[in-house]
Amino acid sequence: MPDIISTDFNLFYGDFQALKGINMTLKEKQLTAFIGPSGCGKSTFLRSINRMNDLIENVRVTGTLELGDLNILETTKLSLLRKRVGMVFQKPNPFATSIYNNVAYGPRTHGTKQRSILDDIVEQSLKSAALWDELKDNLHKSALSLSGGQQQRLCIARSLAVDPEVLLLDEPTSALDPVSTAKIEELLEDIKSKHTIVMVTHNMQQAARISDRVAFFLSGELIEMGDTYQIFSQPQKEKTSDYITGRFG
Ligand SMILES: Nc1ncnc2c1ncn2[C@@H]1O[C@H](COP(=O)(O)OP(=O)(O)OP(=O)(O)O)[C@@H](O)[C@H]1O
Repeated sequence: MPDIISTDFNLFYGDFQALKGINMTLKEKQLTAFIGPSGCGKSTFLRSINRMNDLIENVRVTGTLELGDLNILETTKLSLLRKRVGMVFQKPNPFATSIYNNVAYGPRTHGTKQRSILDDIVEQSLKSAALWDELKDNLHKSALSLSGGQQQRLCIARSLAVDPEVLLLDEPTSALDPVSTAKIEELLEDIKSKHTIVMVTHNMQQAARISDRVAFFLSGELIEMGDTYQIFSQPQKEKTSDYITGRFG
């Protein structure tokens, strides 16, 4: 599975430069946490990795972003890109249909029609998202009847159903209670050996608990990136140290 490599990546919203010369390697099958104060560009960079910023007007990018031989910024095959790079948002956003249909949606879109194959994918995806035991007898219930935490795990299952190489998560637990948060952290630990995971979080303890690597952003720049233990115990830059010790942000 290839790493994601960003080279001299800049992003502008109109005249405003939100990301400045980002050089970064996101290693395969690792969980990288993006941290930094509000407005520093974490979500903007995350969204660049599967071209979600295309939906916003007046966005301009320069530099390169690559996933192996896939040129993320130039590819015209967005549906293939988003099959390889899935995304989960802050607020759970299940479709207003059954649990089963939510998970089967991606594989169906990519051409899987056979019921037995879909059944298998739904079961495996719900198991990966630690939902199977809870939901296996109610697969045809509306996804909207689930709790917030279950809905978010369902959204993760929906992303996993197309077996993405990369999973992007934008503050996936910030709308959830501590028990649901712990369940999501546990499931991310379980799946990270199979996927490259990139997660924006405001929760320093969460980054320390589950990430392998941490990238610290400030005012659109990548200030420092390293192994999680190193970033939290021996940051190389004063700005990183100020941030993680709570002196600003
Ligand atoms: N659609 C947009 N149009 C113009 N400016 C934007 C847009 N989206 C974000 N920005 C600006 O780009 C900068 C980076 O925003 P971004 O949301 O990436 O930051 P963030 O670090 O993820 O913040 P937060 O932690 O609050 O979500 C901010 O100054 C923000 O105001």
